Amino acid sequence: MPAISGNEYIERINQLKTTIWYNGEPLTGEISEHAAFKGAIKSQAALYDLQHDPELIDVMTYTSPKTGNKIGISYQQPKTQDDLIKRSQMIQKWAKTNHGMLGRSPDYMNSILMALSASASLLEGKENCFPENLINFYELAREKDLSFTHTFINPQVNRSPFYLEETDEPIAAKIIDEIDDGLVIKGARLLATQGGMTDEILVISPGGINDPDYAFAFSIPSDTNGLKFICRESFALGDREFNHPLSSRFEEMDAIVVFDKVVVPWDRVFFYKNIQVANSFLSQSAFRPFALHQVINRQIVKLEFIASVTEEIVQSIDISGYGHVHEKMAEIIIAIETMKALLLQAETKAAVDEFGLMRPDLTSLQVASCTFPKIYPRLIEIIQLLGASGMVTIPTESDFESSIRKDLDQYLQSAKHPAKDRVELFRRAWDLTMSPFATRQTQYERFFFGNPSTIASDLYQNYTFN
Ligand SMILES: Cc1cc2nc3c(=O)[nH]c(=O)nc-3n(C[C@H](O)[C@H](O)[C@H](O)COP(=O)(O)OP(=O)(O)OC[C@H]3O[C@@H](n4cnc5c(N)ncnc54)[C@H](O)[C@@H]3O)c2cc1C
Repeated sequence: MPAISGNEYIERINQLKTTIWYNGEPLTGEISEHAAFKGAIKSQAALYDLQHDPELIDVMTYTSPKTGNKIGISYQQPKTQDDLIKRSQMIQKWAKTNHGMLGRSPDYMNSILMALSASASLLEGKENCFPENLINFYELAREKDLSFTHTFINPQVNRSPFYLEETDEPIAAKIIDEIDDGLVIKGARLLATQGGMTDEILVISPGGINDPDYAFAFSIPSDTNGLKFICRESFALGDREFNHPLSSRFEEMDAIVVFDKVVVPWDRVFFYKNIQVANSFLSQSAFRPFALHQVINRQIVKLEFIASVTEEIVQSIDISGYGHVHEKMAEIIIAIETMKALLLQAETKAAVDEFGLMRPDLTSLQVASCTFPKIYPRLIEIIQLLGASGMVTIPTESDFESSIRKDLDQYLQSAKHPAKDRVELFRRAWDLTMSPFATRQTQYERFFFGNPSTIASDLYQNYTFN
């Protein structure tokens, strides 16, 4: 089938009988209508619709080597520099619709699956490894335009390097049996962003494994028997766009994933009970360069949004004459240009790798991924510092519809804006920096690709000094 539309995505997600727990109750009814999910699902559907925009068809899709259908470009295995540039254009096009706020837009996981399947030769001839399953599954996902959540991390029980789980009942998800139908998994994983609102969940060992029961990689449908997504409280505080301009549209859920004797069919198992493979597959595969390539593209779009909101505040209350404001704006510019330069370098230095992929330069992308988690909180702070009391002087749309409108119009106007426009701008800034949604965004950018210190160690240990 060709690349899906937004409606097809929504219908498919609604038809799944995924077990999702929210606020002490299992979700019933259509997930696309649930207050905690509907904003992000609608925004995600809009991404899929772009694949059908006649003017963007060559930006968003390419021709399937198998069926000749037009399919999503994030599934393409790039072989040339041109393919890589097209990949960037597509990622940024999608990210611009949500200002880079949908951290797990489908291109993230599509890129990861593309990269893992291109690296399937690493599994060739190894014990309990099924490279053909990975390749077949990638092709299935690519042709059906499947959406994914994923979970790579064990529950945060004890992070000491000497910890070994010794409970009778598993906490971290592990293999408890092998049966004719497949592997049996019991225990939990965290965290799955967009958990429950995707077709599939991809599960891979986090590395650092010394027990074969924890060594596995597979993908299963979100509504597989025994699989449960336990959601946090939603940070979408309302669905009026004026009041919650970002969270009403881009709040992605994060869920704990529980496997209660989940049977993973054999044809969905990519490897299992192979410690050497579990500890090396992700790092030796094309996973990191292509995951990070998607991430850095999205983060650049997010920085541009931050810059535009900040500059609007500066102009709105006319503070552009102050030297410290220039310094703060310069920090934002430096952040954008640094990330863009690193992306350009990654693409300019791209070379064909052992798997035949045109691989962007990993060091450039790693430097960007070490940089961004540090600069993002600082840029958020800059908006708070420049917005000052404006960040909390933010009446709701209902206030503007009430009899106090005259007061608001008089007292909340700014040098450049009538009151309602000014409040709309500051509500956007609040939802970007101070709302529960905003705080989660900051935590996301700090941690979603792993522990910052581990990422830095990795850069150091693999860097070639001249
Ligand atoms: C909003 C959000 C969304 C996420 N979405 C997903 C998702 O969709 N899928 C997914 O798989 N994961 C997801 N994650 C999880 C993310 O991958 C982890 O947060 C990250 O890997 C860090 O692991 P942790 O949270 O367990 O922190 P921990 O490892 O428990 O770290 C706690 C503290 O201890 C320190 N520490 C722990 N171990 C070490 C070490 N070995 N060396 C040095 N310091 C150490 C850390 O630096 C940190 O300060 C998400 C996280 C967040 C915050």
